[in-house]
This record gives sequence, structure tokens and C-alpha cells, in this order.
Amino acid sequence: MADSGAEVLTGNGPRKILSNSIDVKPGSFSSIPILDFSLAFSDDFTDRKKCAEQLFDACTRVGFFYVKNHGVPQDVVTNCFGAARQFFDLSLDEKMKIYIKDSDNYKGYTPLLGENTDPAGRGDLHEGFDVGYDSKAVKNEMEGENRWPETLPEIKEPVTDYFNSMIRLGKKLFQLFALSLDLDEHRFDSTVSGKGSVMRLLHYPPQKDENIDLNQLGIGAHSDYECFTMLAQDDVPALQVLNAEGEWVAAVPIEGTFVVNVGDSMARWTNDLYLSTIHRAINRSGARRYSIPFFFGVDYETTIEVLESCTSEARPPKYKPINAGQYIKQRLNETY
Ligand SMILES: O=C(O)CCC(=O)C(=O)O
Ligand SMILES: [Fe+2]
Repeated sequence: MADSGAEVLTGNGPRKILSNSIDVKPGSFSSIPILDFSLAFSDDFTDRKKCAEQLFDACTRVGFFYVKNHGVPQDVVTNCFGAARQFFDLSLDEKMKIYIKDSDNYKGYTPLLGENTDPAGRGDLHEGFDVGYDSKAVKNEMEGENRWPETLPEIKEPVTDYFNSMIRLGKKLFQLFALSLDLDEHRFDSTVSGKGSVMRLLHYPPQKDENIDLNQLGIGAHSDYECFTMLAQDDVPALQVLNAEGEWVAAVPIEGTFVVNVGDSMARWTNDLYLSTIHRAINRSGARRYSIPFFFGVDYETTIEVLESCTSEARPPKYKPINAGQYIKQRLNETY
């Protein structure tokens, strides 16, 4: 982890970190807004527009928000957490049979310290299992067939159910995103089939306060690569979000919600109007922590280019057009 006053490198440039501590600002988690998505699913356009305005406010001020009444059934979430626990309980040998580095398109298992999200860090203290859109035909560098543990085939169903539910939510989120920028609600529908999305099951073993090394956290300080991340947390707190003052704010678990954050691809679309906010996770609880981030992106063949509505003479485009799949692949290569 970076020193006090140092920077974290992101794919879109460096970001300052002012605080060099594992502690968070007390009580300030309420600065992460909560959006009620029953408005997003309303048949009434004024409700959807109201929700889009709240989304705009959250994305431009914070880059993070909670979503409640999101429409994903609780048992779909619970069953996927159950699958995560079962998977990570397998022996290391069993999990390594589907080692992510043996896959051509980032599917499978990442062991502890197998990833390094913060370039200044020495590896992340979590293990993961990556699942994407299941496609038999390998069409590009990211898409391909999912890989499942031989001895635990029963996790395929709950994980796939979760994946499909999150695709539905992500599509709705994208419509709201379009509305929030005064674009046609359906402007992105044809580019968000779900094929550009990745989900991960994550397990963070607990870290003892006295042993915590700032260069080796549950997940080091980073920003995400795709458009939006929708995160399911269990009831163990760990996630911290960097606020505009460069201080860490806790994104505590709130039952029945997902934590959503803007990723670097979305920051590029919006010329950094929407903030791709730095975050990290440290599990100091003494218990195992599980989380399920879902990285929702546009289809890999899409060109991500700054939206015309996010530029002006005073604010010229900061980013060149880029192919979505190549961008994600390049960012992943830097992490593994
Ligand atoms: O597990 C968490 O709370 C955060 C995970 C995360 O930031 C990521 O996987 O990119
Ligand atoms: Fe992240």
C-alpha cells in the first residue's frame, strides 16, 4: 500500500491517498448514499427519472452507492454465498485444478496472494473464483467456457442463477445511467448483453490487527476496470472507500443491499464526470469474510469513447476511444 501522501496508480492515471492507516473515519459511512431501486423498476417515467437523478448525484460526488429493493431474490444471493463457502472449503489441490492462469480467458481459481491489485503492494490476502458469461465458442480474449470444480458440480446452478439475476439488474442500471446523462434510456441496450461481465466469489481470511502489513491487505487500494461493480457482502465488514478528502470511509454491510461503484470504463465514457473511486478491503473481524463482486461491462467488441454530453470547450475529452475487451484484458494482465 502506498505511503502517506503517495499515489495509487489506476488505469486512468494516478490518484492521491492522504491517509496511511488501516483505520477508517468513524461514523461517516452515511456519506455513501442509498438508492431505492423500486423507483427504477416503476412504469412511471418520472419515478425512473427521479432515481436517475439520485444516481447522477451519487456517481458525481461519491462514485459509490447502495442499492435496495433491487429485485434480486434473497435466496438467489444466499445460495450463491453457500456455494462460495463450499468452494473455498475444498482442498487447495482440488481448487488448483482450475487455476485461473491455466485458462485462456480468466476463468477459475486464484489462490491467496495470487493477485496484486495495488502496484505498490505484495499480493492480496484473498482467494477467488472467476466466472463469466458461459460461451462455448471462444470469440475473443475474454470470453470462453466457465470451469467448475470436478468434485463440487452442484455449485454451478446457484452461481449461474446469481450471474443471470445480476445481468438483469446490470441492464436496468445501464438504462438508468443513460437517463442520468439525459440520453435515451435505451441507448446502451444493444451493447450490454451481459457477455462483457465477470463475477467473482471471494474469500478473505481474517487478519489480526497486530500483524497487518499495509502492503498486504485483503484487497489492496485499487479502482475497478469495468463500467459498474455490484457487490454482495456478507455480514462481516471490510470494505473501505476513499473519499474526496483522501480519507478511508467504511462501506459497512447493509442487509438486503448491493454496494455499487463506478469503474474505470464508466469514468472514461463520462470523461471522469462519474468517479471511479479507490477502495480496498481489510478483514479485521476475526471471522472469515465472503463477498461476491459482479463487474458489469459493455460487450467486449464495444468502443468506449467519451460521450459527447460529457465534454465542453472547457472540458475536452481526456481519453482516446478504446476497445472494451482489450482494455479489460490489459488491466487484468497488470494485476495477475
Ligand atoms: O470484497 C470487497 O469488499 C471488495 C472487492 C473488490 O473491490 C474487487 O473485487 O474489486
Ligand atoms: Fe474493487
